[in-house]
Amino acid sequence: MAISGSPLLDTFTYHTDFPLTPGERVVVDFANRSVVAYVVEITDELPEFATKPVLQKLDEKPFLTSKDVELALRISERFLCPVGKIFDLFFPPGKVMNVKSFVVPQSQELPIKDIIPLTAAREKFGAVTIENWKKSRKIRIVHSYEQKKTRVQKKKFVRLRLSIKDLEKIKLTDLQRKVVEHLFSFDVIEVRELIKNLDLKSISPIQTLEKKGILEVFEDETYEFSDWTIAPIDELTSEQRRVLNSIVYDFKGVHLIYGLTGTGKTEVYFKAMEKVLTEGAQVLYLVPEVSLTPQLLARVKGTFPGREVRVYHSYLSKAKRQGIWLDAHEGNVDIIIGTRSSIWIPMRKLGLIIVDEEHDASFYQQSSPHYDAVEVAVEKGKLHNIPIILGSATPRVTHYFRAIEGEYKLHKLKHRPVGKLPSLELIDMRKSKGFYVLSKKALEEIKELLKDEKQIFVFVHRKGFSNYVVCTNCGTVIKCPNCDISLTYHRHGNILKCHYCGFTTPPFSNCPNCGSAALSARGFGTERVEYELRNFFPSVKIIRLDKETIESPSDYEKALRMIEQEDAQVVVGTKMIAKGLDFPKVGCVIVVDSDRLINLPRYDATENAFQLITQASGRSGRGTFGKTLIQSFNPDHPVIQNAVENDFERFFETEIKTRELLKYPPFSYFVEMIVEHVDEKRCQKKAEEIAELIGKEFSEQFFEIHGPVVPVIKKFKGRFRMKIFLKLKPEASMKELRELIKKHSAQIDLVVDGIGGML
Ligand SMILES: Nc1ncnc2c1ncn2[C@@H]1O[C@H](COP(=O)(O)OP(=O)(O)OP(=O)(O)O)[C@@H](O)[C@H]1O
Ligand SMILES: [Zn+2]
Repeated sequence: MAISGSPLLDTFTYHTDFPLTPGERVVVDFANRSVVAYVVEITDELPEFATKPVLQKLDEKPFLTSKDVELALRISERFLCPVGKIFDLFFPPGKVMNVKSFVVPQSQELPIKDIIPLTAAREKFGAVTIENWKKSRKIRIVHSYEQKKTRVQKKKFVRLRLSIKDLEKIKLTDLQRKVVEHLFSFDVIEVRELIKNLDLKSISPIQTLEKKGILEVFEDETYEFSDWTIAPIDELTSEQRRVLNSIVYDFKGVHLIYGLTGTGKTEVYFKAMEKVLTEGAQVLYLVPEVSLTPQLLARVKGTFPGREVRVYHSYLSKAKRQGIWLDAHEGNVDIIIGTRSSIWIPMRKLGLIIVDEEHDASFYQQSSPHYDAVEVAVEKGKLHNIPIILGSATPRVTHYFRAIEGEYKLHKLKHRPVGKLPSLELIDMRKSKGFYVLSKKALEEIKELLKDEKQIFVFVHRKGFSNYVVCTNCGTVIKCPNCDISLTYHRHGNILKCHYCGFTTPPFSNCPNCGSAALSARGFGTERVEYELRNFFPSVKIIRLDKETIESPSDYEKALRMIEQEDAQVVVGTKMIAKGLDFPKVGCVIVVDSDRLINLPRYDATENAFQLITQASGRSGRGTFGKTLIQSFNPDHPVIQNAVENDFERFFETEIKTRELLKYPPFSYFVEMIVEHVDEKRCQKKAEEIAELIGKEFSEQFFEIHGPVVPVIKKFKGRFRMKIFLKLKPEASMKELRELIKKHSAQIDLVVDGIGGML
């Protein structure tokens, strides 16, 4: 059995009187609690130790198959994850099932002989008696679950019923008029949102208007805002057709499409999907972030009218996710567009998995259980014998290496069907005196393009106004009390904020260390860039997209439609605007702070920097022609040079040599062990103990061990951190390592081949 939610690496043995199959969910007693567990393996052999019984089956028929079990085991071995936590991923969050509680008699003298429902027992003997029996251990309470389709929560929407002309004749109060006028600009809006937008004190003006028949309030569980559809293309270019043919000619295994930005990878996926869909199978289309779903959904709807398409991600309500999950499991959905977690949905008729922007670090889960969804997709493909298509303009170094080695099939797209690849220009910021946020050149470029009615994307790595506040007298940097991270100043709200834990505080007027008033805000983020742009271009429509301004997918969709309808001329944003988006009017992309990532102490820092610059720059020139300006304080750095030349292959050549020399993936398994404790000393001691154990017992199996070291972020959410780094030989046994650290598994976080994680 794998125990749900348990951080332990172990599985546990129980006995059963009723038949069970692998993958089934049951209830067992674990550490004196009734918990959910998953059947991993059935055996006739009796172990030498005493076992407890399985208490209950959970589901009438199992949701998981033996292939799912195998997948969970492989992934938990590959990434050193707790098995139970991996099994949990198969299911949507929240209770899919109804809980029922039962009384189990433990003693012969009781008037209860059989298991009976708790409610019935309470009625018959009284709640107090039951409680007493429980305390004296004469009975036990167990829980059973009943699968039930949860009622989907309905949202209330509102729309106008009368035309502007009709409304002119009707007398309205000021408040009512405000509501009506707001509704002119929306077809349909959620009631909740209308109230929020207008800052209404109650729902009553809406109700009055409804009574008068001026507007209509309706409920709908399936209403998606999105009536956004994007028309399909006429036909593939010859280059796209060539790639498509070579994929479907040998339609199995893993295919990697390395296609420069805007070369029409999406359209190739669509054609491959069509083939699978007409055969009656389902398609899973993974994207790294929710932000990419609205535009993609619009394209999928345009290309596959009549198909059942669903979007699955963590912003949906639990009830909604469960509904989609059950439908997908049953095979009632043709296409799922989803983020990382959707890789685990046990879709019954899965025929193809697409992983778009496969390089993206969001595919790696940064919290426990740590796993790489792309790797899960590849394993799933093997187990189900279905093809996997990975695509990116900047493939992961490891994946491109596998493709060159023949493990994956490599396909290349180099030409844009429409528009041109942007011309890239490097701006040496060391020479940009007096303009250290936006260079003079960038400002001039914006001015010119605005005249031509082009749009401009301004990419900034960080959000906020300034990055940190420092005392110029004693050098103290203002830090988060929980995280040992500098606080960022936000002009909006006039606060200092921790981007790791969300802690906020009003700005200090004096240095907490020396009391001096000489505090200075340094560095800059999106908010500052927006502020400067507004100063330079007061009458231009500027919008900002970052986690502060965009809180939900519908915010994001609204912003995207503003861009589409050219209600936004300049768009300032974080990585939200750097990837996947396709707008033909974008004439220039400015990468404001290209250096930010290069020098981070991570093995994949340069890879990350290259990807981000290339992806951001790729938003330009998708209609006719376009430019990209890359501002840099390190213009001679090879990564910046490669990015300016848009030369992934050259970048790969150098990067892979470095990796081989330093024994980083794909030439090793790179394991980070993170030990955390509220007490600094205990944290250090534990880390030393583990490092010593591995050094002694496992040394044959690794190239190098580093640490324990104090990481860049030495404290997070009030807990101290230490790290141990291990580079394992390709033939090293994860199983053995797992055995070795098993008894410490509740105290360490293990990250295998992690990308983009916390420093
Ligand atoms: N054969 C074609 N004929 C006409 N237009 C096409 C064709 N293929 C793609 N396009 C258009 O080219 C644009 C870019 O295509 P797409 O978004 O598929 O590129 P991509 O490779 O996925 O880009 P990125 O990696 O930057 O996300 C889209 O507007 C798409 O409609
Ligand atoms: Zn914090």
